[in-house]
Amino acid sequence: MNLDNPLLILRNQISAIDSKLISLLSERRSLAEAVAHAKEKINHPIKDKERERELLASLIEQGKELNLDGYYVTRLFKTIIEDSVLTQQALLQNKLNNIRQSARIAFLGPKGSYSHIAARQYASRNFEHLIEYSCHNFQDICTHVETDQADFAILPIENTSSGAINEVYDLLQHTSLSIVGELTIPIEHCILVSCDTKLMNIQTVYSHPQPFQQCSQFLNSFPTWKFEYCESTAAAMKKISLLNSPNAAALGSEAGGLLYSLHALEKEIANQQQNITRFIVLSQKPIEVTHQIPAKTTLIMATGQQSGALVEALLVFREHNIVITKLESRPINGNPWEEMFYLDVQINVTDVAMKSALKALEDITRSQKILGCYPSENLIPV
Ligand SMILES: O=C(O)C(=O)C[C@]1(C(=O)O)C=C[C@@H](O)C=C1
Repeated sequence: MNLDNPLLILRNQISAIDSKLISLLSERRSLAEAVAHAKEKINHPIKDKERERELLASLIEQGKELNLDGYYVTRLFKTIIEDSVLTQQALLQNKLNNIRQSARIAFLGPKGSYSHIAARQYASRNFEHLIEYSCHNFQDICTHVETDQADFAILPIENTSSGAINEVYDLLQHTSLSIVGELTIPIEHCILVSCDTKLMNIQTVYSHPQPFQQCSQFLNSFPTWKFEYCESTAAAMKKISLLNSPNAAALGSEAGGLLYSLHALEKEIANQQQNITRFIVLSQKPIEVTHQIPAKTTLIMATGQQSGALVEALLVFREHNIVITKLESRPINGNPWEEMFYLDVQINVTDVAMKSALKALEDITRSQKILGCYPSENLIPV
């Protein structure tokens, strides 16, 4: 070590602290796993808001004495506790459903796509080994699982900036697969290029239609740019890498771009700062969700066309005290002007209230289908 270089000495000290933090976080995670086993035995819910509140209040106090502001402490520990809850949930769920050690996951686009990042994140929490199947389109992803070439399908379903992904909602009407999980991924779009260039030199930008929508405000300030649609952001990155031109750019994630030796010319260009995509995970068989963790059920229903039909159906959920977290509608193929409604409700499908609500709905809807019941990853922060 060069002891004359003060920057190097300080950096080495920081690295030593960071290593300690990493091993402490790993130790904390092991304890959380032990807590999950203990809670399983006494049938205690995984999430304990009271304990989280006490823990955060005490940590904020401790932080204050050490000159760490409350916002910083809260942000850090929310992430740590969220990881703890998700680790515990995955542990109980995998035990209940005999989930395999290794899984074949089908996702959209070549390596580096946001779907690829989502597949890796889901696998890291649930399996030891991941076998990746990159697919060309959403239908191809479902077919892989329907025909047993893959165990799980990862599909983006909605984005905080551009809304619902209609093609995926339409696929859900016809697939035999069940939703078994969900996860959210922050989307951080960049202008990616392969060589030394400037924004003013760009002529054509390649990407999937979704990122174009999500970055429309930034893109509108370059009226001369041409836009070319690709199957995925990763397909766009691959293209830019092959073209190796100062006049072409891709719209996608910095992490994905690195896999294609691209660098970010401009970062954080999405219309909304909080640009998050929610993905759903599907498999051939539905799963059972333990009552110790928060569950979500997704269902579709077609109501009659008489006035008030939808309101009547929604009232059933209110009467049963069931929270609806999402309501979407899509046209029914072959029945012009008729709509299929998609609902996410915050309840386990095996809950008595849900069973009773479904029974009541049978009498007032034309059709209904449960798409799946799964652990909810959208944890309500304390
Ligand atoms: O103390 C517990 O009950 C835990 O499960 C641990 C823990 C944590 O990580 O601190 C995680 C989840 C609970 O909501 C509260 C706290």
